[in-house]
Amino acid sequence: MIRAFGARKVREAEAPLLAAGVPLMERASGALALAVLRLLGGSYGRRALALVGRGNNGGDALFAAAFLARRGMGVAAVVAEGAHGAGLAAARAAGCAVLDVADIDAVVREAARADVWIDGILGIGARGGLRGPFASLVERLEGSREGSALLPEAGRSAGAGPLVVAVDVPSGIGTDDGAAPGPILRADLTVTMGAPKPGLLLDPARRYAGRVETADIGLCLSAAARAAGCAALDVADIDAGFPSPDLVSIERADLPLLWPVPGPSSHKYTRGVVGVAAGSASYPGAGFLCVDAALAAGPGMVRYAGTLGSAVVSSCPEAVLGEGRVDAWVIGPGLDREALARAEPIVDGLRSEGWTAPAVLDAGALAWAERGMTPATVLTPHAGELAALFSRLGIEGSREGIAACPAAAAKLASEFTGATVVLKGPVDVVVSPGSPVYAQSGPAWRAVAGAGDVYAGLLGALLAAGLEPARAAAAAACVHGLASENGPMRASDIVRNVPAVVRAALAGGGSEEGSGYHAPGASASAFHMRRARVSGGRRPMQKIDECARTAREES
Ligand SMILES: NC(=O)C1=CN([C@@H]2O[C@H](COP(=O)(O)OP(=O)(O)OC[C@H]3O[C@@H](n4cnc5c(N)ncnc54)[C@H](O)[C@@H]3O)[C@@H](O)[C@H]2O)[C@@H](O)CC1
Ligand SMILES: [K+]
Repeated sequence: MIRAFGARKVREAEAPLLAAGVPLMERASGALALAVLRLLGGSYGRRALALVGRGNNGGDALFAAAFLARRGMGVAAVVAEGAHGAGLAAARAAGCAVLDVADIDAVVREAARADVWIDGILGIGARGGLRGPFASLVERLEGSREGSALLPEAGRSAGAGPLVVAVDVPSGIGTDDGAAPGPILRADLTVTMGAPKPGLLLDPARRYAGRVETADIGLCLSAAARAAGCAALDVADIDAGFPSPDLVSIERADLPLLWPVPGPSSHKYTRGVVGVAAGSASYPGAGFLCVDAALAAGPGMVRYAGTLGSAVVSSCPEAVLGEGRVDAWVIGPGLDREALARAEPIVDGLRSEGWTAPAVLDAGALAWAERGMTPATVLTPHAGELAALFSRLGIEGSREGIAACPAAAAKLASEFTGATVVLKGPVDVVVSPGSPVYAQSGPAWRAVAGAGDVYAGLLGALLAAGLEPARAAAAAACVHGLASENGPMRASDIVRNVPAVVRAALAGGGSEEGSGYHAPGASASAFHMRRARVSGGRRPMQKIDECARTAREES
């Protein structure tokens, strides 16, 4: 599970440590310098260009620049007025050249010689996109990078120009909401301090982050940090005091804790009955796929209540027709006008119960979304459907606006309706009242007709089993993504892959928490969560402190 923390919680975690004199910036810059050395495979004959903003993000970059210069690297720092004083002094003392950001031609010349650019312009203190001279510089630099305009999402290989390492976050992204206003340097690697930030997991900002490494600097925000030494910082009851993450991403290794598994006394009704009102004469496939996917997730029973009747049973003999018990409804995939009318009494029933019964409203059924719903109802629009929903509810929000900030759009939709909202896209964003936001990325192979019908079926099965709606939505998205890997594939292939994906995850086939995360199919965005060992071996924090000490002594 990846737990991400927004700027406020990071600052709250930093504050007592800074007050106690813990050298957080030394740790951060040490981790950054080590990451750069690892990336380049050494320091001799290498050149680095550090872009240094006015705040502490620039401070991290300057101390790392000093460290790298002492290791034999040719380093230039590009600064504006007001750069971090101690950091600048350290960089100068270590022999770094210092360039003024206003001298843009000299900076671009130096940039062309560098093997790595270190982006320390803005961190979690950014308000809006890059402005001023650094904005112009980043535009020039980004424009000069081979292939970056042609392959905006494909990532880059070493040798295709300088590598870019972002400090904490790519400068100018929305740390908390994943927005990407203004020019942003596309990083190959982001070294994020203390804990991942939500913007590194959310579209569109995550596309600028490249691979993400979390540097453990001792903030009490993660299990790794706790193991590595938070206890020594006199946090009396660490579990009670742990802040809840602002954003969570479920991984394969989390599925055994989430996925409903029958016990010795289970029977079909305890495992949950999914009711499906999907498919129609105009769009029959959606009904079959939705029922098939619900069955693949392993509920007790799937009851089909759409207009396709026995045709569904011929294709999926396990499906049951006729009225009866339903624990969670899936309504909407592939409903034409007639089928929508047939589904209306089911929706009336849900409304008359105050929207408290678990249900998925997808596709055409999103037309029934309204104020006064509860988190038990899960709305599953893609950006276009959410724009239509906003327009019907009198909320301003175009499709483009939604794509520019999906997390904020999903939040707005959830706040307005009271429902759980899953905004589907390259990253599925789940927002539910009282729950952390979930972000689940999936491979682009799943951008195929019918994949949404499959998702709705999976989700219905998890709701019927009694999972809390936000977790159900995130777990379904996780499995949907894993089942879509290694394409090309059609929607029915995704369904076919689901049992094997779940089986492998339940058998422990997933990666251990923290051992590594690669956003499925998203080559330009991958997480590598560095994990401290509880016992044995040196802890990363100690190693970073040692490096920082060495740097101090050498200077
Ligand atoms: N407090 C500390 O000692 C630590 C801070 N750390 C680093 O410090 C960063 C946060 O530092 P700060 O709070 O100083 O914030 P930043 O370094 O992100 O930048 C704040 C400065 O940028 C300016 N600014 C804000 N938005 C701008 C925009 N859109 N365009 C141009 N200028 C803009 C502000 O006026 C302010 O001067 C973290 O991201 C992390 O890299 C880490 O080293 C850990 C320790
Ligand atoms: K940065």
